[in-house]
Amino acid sequence: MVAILLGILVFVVAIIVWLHPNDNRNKVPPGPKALPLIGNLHMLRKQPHRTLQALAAKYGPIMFLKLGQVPTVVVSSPEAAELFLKTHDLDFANRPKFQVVETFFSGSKGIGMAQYGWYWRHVRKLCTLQLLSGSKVEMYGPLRRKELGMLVKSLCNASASGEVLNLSVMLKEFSENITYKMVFGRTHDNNRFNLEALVDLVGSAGAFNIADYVPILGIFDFQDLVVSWNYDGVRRKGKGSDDGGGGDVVTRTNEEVSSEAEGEIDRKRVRKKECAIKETEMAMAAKFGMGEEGRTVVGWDGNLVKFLTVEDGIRKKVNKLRKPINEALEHIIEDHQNTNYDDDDNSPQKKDFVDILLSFLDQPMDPDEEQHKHVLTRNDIKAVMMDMIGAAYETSTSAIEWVMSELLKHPNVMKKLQHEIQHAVGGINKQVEENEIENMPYLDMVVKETLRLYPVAPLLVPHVSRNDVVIEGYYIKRNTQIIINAWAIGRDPRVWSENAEKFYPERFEHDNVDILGGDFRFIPFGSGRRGCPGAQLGFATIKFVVAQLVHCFNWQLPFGMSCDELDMNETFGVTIPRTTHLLAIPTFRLIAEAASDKE
Ligand code: HEM
Repeated sequence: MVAILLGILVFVVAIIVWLHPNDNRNKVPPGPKALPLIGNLHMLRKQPHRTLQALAAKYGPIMFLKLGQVPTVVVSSPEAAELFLKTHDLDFANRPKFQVVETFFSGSKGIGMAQYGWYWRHVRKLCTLQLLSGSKVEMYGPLRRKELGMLVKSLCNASASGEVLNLSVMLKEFSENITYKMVFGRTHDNNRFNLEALVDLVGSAGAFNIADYVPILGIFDFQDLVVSWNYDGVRRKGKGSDDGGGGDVVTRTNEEVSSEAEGEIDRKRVRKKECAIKETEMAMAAKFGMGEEGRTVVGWDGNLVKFLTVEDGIRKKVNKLRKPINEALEHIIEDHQNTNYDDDDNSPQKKDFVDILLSFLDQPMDPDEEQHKHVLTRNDIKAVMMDMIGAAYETSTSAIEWVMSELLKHPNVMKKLQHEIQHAVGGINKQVEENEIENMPYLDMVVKETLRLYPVAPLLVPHVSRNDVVIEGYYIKRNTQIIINAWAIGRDPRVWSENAEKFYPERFEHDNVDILGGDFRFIPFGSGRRGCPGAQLGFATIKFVVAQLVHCFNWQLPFGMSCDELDMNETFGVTIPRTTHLLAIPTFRLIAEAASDKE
């Protein structure tokens, strides 16, 4: 009898719990209150990685936000990152379906933004084994050596006349050349191919697009809102832009740079004026709806939307770019199919990424797989080419720029590094060889310390949950976007002690932390299934370039600027480059003949 009564009691309690769930199904992670329609978007401001760090201090390392209509969980501690990227890796292995990617690729092909599944697994495997494996990284060694030799040569020429160099621009060009050559076997300035459009698209694909977060606004096809996130009066743009970030000025004398600085002030004034006009337009648009014809303006929060012009909305822009990009990629593929590389002695390495991918064209992606008989198509190859350019293009430049900035700010670290390299290379009568890098532990620490403070992708690339998951008692619904704040994790004083904000490479002296995703205190390349497959290549390139620049030259800041005066502000985007370009004066320090070593 007692047993029956107990049974009934348990049954009744179970029914009550089921009807009134005070359980995990309702317990979302803590977070700030969301506004209708825009949710918490207005809180992100210009530096979302910093804002999210501050919010996490209040709400905890697993925090819930609503970005527009998109439920989002922000992860800000190593322990939490491990839960999402290791323990429940498979549950969070999807990517968001961004409008640009969907529009351009008509359904996410390639790797970076592809949905988790059979297709992604096989394309990723193909790239990891055939393009980015250790042996392939080695195979592209001569290319890195040659391009770096050319950079050293041009720096050397400039240093002879004591010029102030725009190191940011030079590094960008170097990185562009090396990436294009590795992927396509040619440089971007080969005008048979319209690659500028490709770079433009890659920029749009990475930009914040309001339509992804508030779909109803998508019908207006606004230009990317990252314009406002990035807007700070000295916004950087790509090559040849007129906003002070142009790629046309490579080397300048002190005088030229001073007059340019004046020009910059003028440009800032003009920009301020333009912004004021646009803010008026916004206010009018907020009141009356649409602005003048062909130009839409919108505004609901002064912080989030500084200005928004729509000469070409993202969708329109992508549609316009689709044809020239497709033509450029087709040209490249045809050119590869028609080239007999045995006759081409100028080729630094016989095979670039396109050659390798073409050798798998029309073959089953997995011959052992009975169920899926997908063969590698031309479209697949084009998507991978774009992925590789997009992923490799800005990442290394930004990292090298930050290492050089920190070294200029800390001359004692620069000296110590020069000393180590000189010892490993055996003097100052020759340039660094890539195989000597393994004997440079301090270089390793310097690069790690820089990536800790400036992870190139501060919020990684968003993940999306594939299932309903309960983590730490919080219920996370399927299709929730997951943002990992790698920037906040790298600066967490609980992990890195009170001097977490300080550049101090020696912290790694007795702590050989795995930078490639095995240690969640430090994840500049992400971790797990969606972690960066180019990490080894990226890390090797950064170290080689930094070693060469530091070994071949002494560096100083221009105009008698002190180390403390060097601007170290970052601009938020998919990557976090310096807000202002890095200017410096190099002095060649090797015995003269070594300059021509790598011609
Ligand atoms: C300093 C250099 C680099 C850094 C810091 C970096 C960082 C990252 C990060 C943070 C992610 C996202 C990880 C995640 O979502 O959890 C990523 C993904 C990716 N990276 Fe890199 N990366 C670098 C260089 C490269 C290079 C050189 C390549 C290839 C040539 C590359 C190819 C990729 C690809 C294809 C993905 C997407 C992976 C996927 O979604 O499955 N990366 N990278």
